[in-house]
Parts: sequence; structure tokens; C-alpha cells
Amino acid sequence: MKMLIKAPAKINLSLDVLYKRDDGFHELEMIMTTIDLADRIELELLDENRIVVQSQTRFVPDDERNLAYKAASLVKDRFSINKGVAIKIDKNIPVAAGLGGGSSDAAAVLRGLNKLWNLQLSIDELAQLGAEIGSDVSFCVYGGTALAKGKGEVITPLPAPPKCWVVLAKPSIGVSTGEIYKKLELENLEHPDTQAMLEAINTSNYEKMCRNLSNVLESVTLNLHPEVKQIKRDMKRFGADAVLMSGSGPTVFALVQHDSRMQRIYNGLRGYCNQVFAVRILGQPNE
Ligand SMILES: C[C@@](CO)(OP(=O)(O)O)[C@H](O)COP(=O)(O)OP(=O)(O)OC[C@H]1O[C@@H](n2ccc(N)nc2=O)[C@H](O)[C@@H]1O
Ligand SMILES: Nc1ncnc2c1ncn2[C@@H]1O[C@H](COP(=O)(O)OP(=O)(O)O)[C@@H](O)[C@H]1O
Repeated sequence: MKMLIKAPAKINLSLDVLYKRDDGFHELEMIMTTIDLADRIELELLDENRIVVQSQTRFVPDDERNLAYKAASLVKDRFSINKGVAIKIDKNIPVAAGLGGGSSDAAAVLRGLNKLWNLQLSIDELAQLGAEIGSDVSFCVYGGTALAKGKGEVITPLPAPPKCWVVLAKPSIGVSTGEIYKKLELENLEHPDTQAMLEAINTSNYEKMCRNLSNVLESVTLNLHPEVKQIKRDMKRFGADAVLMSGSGPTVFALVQHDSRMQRIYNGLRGYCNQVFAVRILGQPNE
């Protein structure tokens, strides 16, 4: 039996770090939403007891290090399943980009195997399993738009943000999320106004949402990688309503409502950045 599942990327509209926890992780307060840029995952059940991962890109591992593999392995162990699965990943989301691609692939595998192996787990139970794989996997299980707290796994759903275009550009550098958190100077942060962003989304106020885009991790990544700063400057110059780095970066996104400005930013960035996308904000939960 085969199943096809969409695994959408996320962006962080707001990302605050409150403090460093005793377990070494950071206590977060983030507002995240899904966008219409997605990997496609094909699951095929196997009678043999093994997990096979395949993808067309050399940038992701095809063994037990793959987050999709980890998701399948976790489900198999937890529910003592002696069958296997072949996972094909059609990768469209840039890797190690701050867009949660690996987390979304893992979440898609959890949702898919729940159906294919008839496990009858609730979405909350799947999200709890997801948290064992990575901090962003729980959010990706629900999809849509949410306030994420804790390490990222304590999720409160929110309505979809106002309709707009998201233009994304990823410079050809990779960042390690762990390194960025490690370099963060907690004493000198300019904290986002999470409450104002919540109000903007709850009242569907586009201008207020744009005014309150904020990410404390920019303080680290922008200093390490001046090209990220340059992309932000250019997006503003080409007419973006607001611009922010997603997650730990290095992808930067611009929000715009007018089609013509979206085109101008897209074309302008394409001149020197080879991974540029113009997509719609989705913000709707997974079916
Ligand atoms: C920064 C964010 C924002 O959405 O996204 P990305 O840039 O990765 O997309 C997330 O917090 C990333 O989540 P995720 O990529 O799942 O992180 P994990 O694999 O769980 O952790 C990677 C490393 O980041 C650090 N980490 C992560 C989450 C957290 N709340 N505190 C941390 O200090 C830890 O050092 C951990 O070893
Ligand atoms: N299915 C997957 N897709 C993308 N990256 C994966 C996957 N499985 C494991 N990885 C590894 O996870 C790391 C983070 O990838 P990704 O989820 O794309 O980035 P980010 O956490 O910045 O959004 C990369 O180093 C990559 O090699």
C-alpha cells in the first residue's frame, strides 16, 4: 500500500528566547505558520522488517540520521511493529535553512504511518511522539499557525494569518541551529512583543503583523553572516512590507500583499541568490 503526504515548510513570524533551561535547551515563545512550499513524502509498506529512505538530493542523509527515518523507527519500536516502510522524499524545502524541512518530513511520516498501520493515535499523541525527534516536530504534526512554547513542543493553535505573499531567499551558506543557540547572548536581547503579534493574528491585522515581525536569533546569525543582512536590505529596497530571518536562518522572508511588488522582490533576489521562492502563507492545519 502507498500513500502520498505533503510536508510544508514553516516560518517563524516571531521568535523569543526567554531563558536557558537546566536541560541545556532554551525556553521559547514563538509564533509559527506553514507556507505553501512543501516536500512530498511517499510511504510504501514493506513486508520485510526494515526502513528504507530515498531522496533525490545529496544534502540529506538516507540512513538512520534522516529525521523521517527516525520517525518511522520510533513508531515501529513504540508499537512493536515487525513490518517495514520505504520512504521517498521529494525535497523542495531548502535544507538546514530555518524552514523546518526535516521536522516536517518526520511529522508527515508520523501522520502517514498512523493511518497505514492503523494505530489510531490522536493528533496530540502524534505531536508528543514528534517531540522525541526534535523541538519543531510537534508543531509540524499540527501544521497551521500556532504559538509554540517550551522547547517548541507546547502548542496552542491560532487562526491563519492575513492573506499575503511570502518571498523567501536562502543564501548558499548552512547554519547549525545548535551553534546559533550556543552563541546567543541572553543578557542583551531585544525581545519581540509576542502579545502584539498574537493580537495581530487574532484580529487579522496585516499591518500590525508586519510591524511585529521579530526574531532574537537574528542577533547571532546576522553578525556571523553579513550576506543575510544584505538580503534583508535588498528585500526592503525592492518594496517588502516587512522582512525577517526564519528560525536560526539563514533563510530570509519578505511579506507583501501586492502581486507586482512580490514579482519585483522575486526578480531582484534571483539576480544573485539561487534559492528564491514566492509562495502563499498557508496557516491552515493539516487535514
Ligand atoms: C530555531 C528553530 C525555530 O523554529 O528552528 P530551525 O532554525 O531549526 O528551523 C527551532 O527552535 C529549532 O528546532 P529543531 O531544529 O527541531 O531543534 P532540535 O533538533 O530539537 O535541536 C537542535 C539544537 O538546538 C538547540 N535548541 C533547540 C531548541 C530549543 N528550544 N533550545 C535549544 O537550545 C539545542 O542545542 C539542540 O541540540
Ligand atoms: N528529511 C530531512 N530533511 C532535511 N534535513 C534533514 C532530514 N533528515 C535529517 N536532516 C538533517 O537535519 C539538519 C537540519 O535540517 P532542516 O530540518 O532542513 O533544517 P532547519 O532545522 O534549519 O529548518 C540538516 O543538517 C540535515 O542534514
